[in-house]
Amino acid sequence: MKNLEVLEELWAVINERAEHPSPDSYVSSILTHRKGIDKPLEKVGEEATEFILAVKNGENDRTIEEGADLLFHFFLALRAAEIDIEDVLGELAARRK
Ligand SMILES: N=c1c2ncn([C@@H]3O[C@H](COP(=O)(O)OP(=O)(O)OP(=O)(O)O)[C@@H](O)[C@H]3O)c2ncn1[C@@H]1O[C@H](COP(=O)(O)O)[C@@H](O)[C@H]1O
Repeated sequence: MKNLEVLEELWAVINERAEHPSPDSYVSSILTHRKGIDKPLEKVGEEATEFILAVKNGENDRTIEEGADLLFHFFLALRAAEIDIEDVLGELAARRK
């Protein structure tokens, strides 16, 4: 998969923004939101719903966009929950048959 490094870069930038919040950053705005962990969790819920609707409606371009939104906000929620993506990947690796 040639674009897998995008996920690695995204995780790195999310951690960078978490450690050094910036006023113009969307990532920082979510991670420092007054609702706390509820904000990224709310976004995961919204994006999951949008993804499901796009799939059910057979809208391929929208499914790709919503899939990207979902993955991105899932990463934000993991960071907000102080879970390392490495541990999630480790869990998947341990499930290999
Ligand atoms: N991958 C993304 C990405 N995907 C989506 N978004 C933003 O996510 C936001 C939410 O999308 P919605 O469709 O829910 O829009 P909305 O209803 O206006 O959002 P809300 O007001 O409900 O939060 C939009 O503003 C998008 O711009 C992203 N923002 C940032 N990134 C990555 O994160 C990096 C750091 O971004 P900054 O923190 O902004 O510098 C970027 O370089 C990108 O790689």
